[in-house]
Amino acid sequence: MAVAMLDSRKNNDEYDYMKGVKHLVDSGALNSVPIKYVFPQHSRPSAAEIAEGESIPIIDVSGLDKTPAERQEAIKNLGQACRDWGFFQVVNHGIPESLISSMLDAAYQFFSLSSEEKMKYETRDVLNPLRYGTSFNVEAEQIFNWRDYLKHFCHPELYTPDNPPIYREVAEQYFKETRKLALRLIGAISESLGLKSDYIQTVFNDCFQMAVLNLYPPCPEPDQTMGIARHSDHGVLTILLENDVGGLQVLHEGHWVAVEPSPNAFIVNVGDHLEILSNGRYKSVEHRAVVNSERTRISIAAPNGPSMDSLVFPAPQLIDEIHPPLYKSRSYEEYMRDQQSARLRGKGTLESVKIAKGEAT
Ligand SMILES: O=C(O)CCC(=O)C(=O)O
Ligand SMILES: [Fe+2]
Repeated sequence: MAVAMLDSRKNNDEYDYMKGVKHLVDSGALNSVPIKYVFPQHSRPSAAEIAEGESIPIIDVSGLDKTPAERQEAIKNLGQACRDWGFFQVVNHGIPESLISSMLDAAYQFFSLSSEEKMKYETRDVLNPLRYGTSFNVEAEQIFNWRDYLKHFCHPELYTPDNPPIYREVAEQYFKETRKLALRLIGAISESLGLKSDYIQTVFNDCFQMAVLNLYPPCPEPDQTMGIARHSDHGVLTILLENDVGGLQVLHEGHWVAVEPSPNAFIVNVGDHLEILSNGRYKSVEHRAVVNSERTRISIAAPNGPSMDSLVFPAPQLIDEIHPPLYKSRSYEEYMRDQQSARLRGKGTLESVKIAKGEAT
């Protein structure tokens, strides 16, 4: 393949962008971003938009398993972080560092397979339990995100690629541990809303869990594109792990806050279905990832949501005359299909289930 072709600013119909960004970067000396990835000016990252000196809260979750008073304190802190930020870092979570680094390694090994091997899992079915792809939804997008992904269901059933051979064993342990952590947090968050600790897990039929592995290769012109455009997550709570490269930004009070990588901490965020269940007390938060010219970034998101067949609506205990229901009920499966079938569009899917003022329910 001619290097000049890749350097071209022109749209190159001959190049198969579906193979992914890693394949593109590995194919030749790329010194500019192909136009396929050039975002419109208004949605490119800009250093001027970043809030200086702000950072997401850090929550020590070990308090959840200590004395009743310490548990109450940890629940209060969690509730505050959900309400004020919707994004926080979790420390003292008890998941071994060795498991975290094995998972990051296994993810990198997957993305390093040949594109033929990865393309075995390419599918246009957005709810397929195992799929590889690039950008977010290539059917709906004109401009691609600088990102390759592997998505697979984890609970109630684990689906994994055949290669690398180590992947299944590591993923099985890793997602079992992150699910335990998510359920502990979901229990505490239930309590912070004044609900019983098993309320959310029970109404969501034991919760569904999936894995989203993201790979962001180095990019010759990082300010022209985006690793993943602004969006909120569909589930209840996402447990996110990243390598030490950094790039995640969180929208807080109208400006973007950069999240500093913190080895062995998890980043946790409120998803759309916690906003719906809590009737808007806790809001899902838009976030995005920028890329850089030097190093490959990996992140591994574990969204935990309602089971696919759950019908989701605000908890009746959180509705009264002063707090009318703000969201229509919808099955999680339908919601996910809608969210995954469009291009990334901020909180657009959530907007579609909001009850307009005066609208009959
Ligand atoms: O790479 C990141 O830090 C964010 C990934 C993300 O937002 C997602 O997978 O939903
Ligand atoms: Fe996300």
